[in-house]
Amino acid sequence: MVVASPTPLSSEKLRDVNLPMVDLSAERSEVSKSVVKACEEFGFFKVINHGVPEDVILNLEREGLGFFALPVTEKQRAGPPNPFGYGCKNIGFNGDMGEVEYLTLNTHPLSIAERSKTISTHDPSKFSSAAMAFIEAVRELACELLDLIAEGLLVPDTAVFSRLIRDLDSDSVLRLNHYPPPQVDCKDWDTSPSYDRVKVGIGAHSDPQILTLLRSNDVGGLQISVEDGVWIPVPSDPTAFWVNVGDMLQAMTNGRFMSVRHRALTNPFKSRMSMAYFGAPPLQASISAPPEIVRPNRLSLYRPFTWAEYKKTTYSLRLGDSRLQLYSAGTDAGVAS
Ligand SMILES: C=C1C[C@]23C[C@@]1(O)CC[C@H]2[C@@]12CC[C@H](O)[C@@](C)(C(=O)O1)[C@H]2[C@@H]3C(=O)O
Ligand SMILES: O=C(O)CCC(=O)C(=O)O
Ligand SMILES: [Fe+2]
Repeated sequence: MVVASPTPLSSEKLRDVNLPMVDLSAERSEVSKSVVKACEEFGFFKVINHGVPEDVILNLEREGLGFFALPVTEKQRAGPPNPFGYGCKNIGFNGDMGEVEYLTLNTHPLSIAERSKTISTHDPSKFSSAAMAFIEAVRELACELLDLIAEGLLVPDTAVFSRLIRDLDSDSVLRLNHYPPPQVDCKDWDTSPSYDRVKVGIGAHSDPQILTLLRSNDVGGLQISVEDGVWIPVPSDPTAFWVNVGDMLQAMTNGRFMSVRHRALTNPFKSRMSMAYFGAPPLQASISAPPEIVRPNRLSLYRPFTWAEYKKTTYSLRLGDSRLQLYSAGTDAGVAS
């Protein structure tokens, strides 16, 4: 069903779709088939019975909410985002803006420990241990999903994808996003319809890494798009993780999976916080599809490249720009400088 958009983004349509759900407690070969199907059809799915302990999630949520509740001047000690650290409204380096404040962290334990000193001056170890426990548990989940994907794609080396994010030099990222409800002038409370108070938190984009695992509190706002101009709202479920195919997994499956475009809107009344783990390869890792995926009768869609090259291109572009097409076979683009 397509309905007129009740958001301020008026030329767009909203569509209610049952998004794929994967139950990790089901039989393994069934799970791997359903993960592959979801990645092919949507590049997006929900995981339940994921095995990440609830207390690990709630501890980081509490630390995150505590940080975002601090006075601005204290939060700014953890910024500006270079690209790691605290940021507010400015996203990236090329003029993108949104109604969001965030903490972006490299997941390496030393980096978390250093950054935590600027996030919590009175007890940095509390923040760093909550962040590390979350990172370790969610990385395990991401590895499990990547192994299931390799199995479902009949790739004999089933660790071919997960090895990249298990690597100690993996360039993975943890990000906490906080979307406060937009401030409405008291005099406008009675007259401004609530949909006027829905703002774009993070605009349309795909995630550049391999796989993103995202958990949010019980407030909706995430939307995905599999068709231009049509947005599918993602219902909130704080007990689940939502999983996105990133650009690197699109490249490593030779375009069989699509990295999904998505965005986050603010809620008119309630504050939303999401916690996302972006599983990425080491900087020097070479990105190409395993030969079993590039079947003999299909050509490679992308030329081989390193994650470092791709990341440099990503940061030279705007949030919503398509980047992977610059790496199509037969082009020597991605040469952003
Ligand atoms: C505008 C930008 C912000 C971003 C880097 C970029 O140049 C384009 C991709 C953006 C993104 C989207 C997913 C993640 O939130 C993120 C941390 C990432 O790796 O790529 C952000 C980048 C960012 O905010 O630093
Ligand atoms: O907060 C969300 O639901 C989406 C966040 C997101 O897309 C991102 O941080 O890349
Ligand atoms: Fe994203």
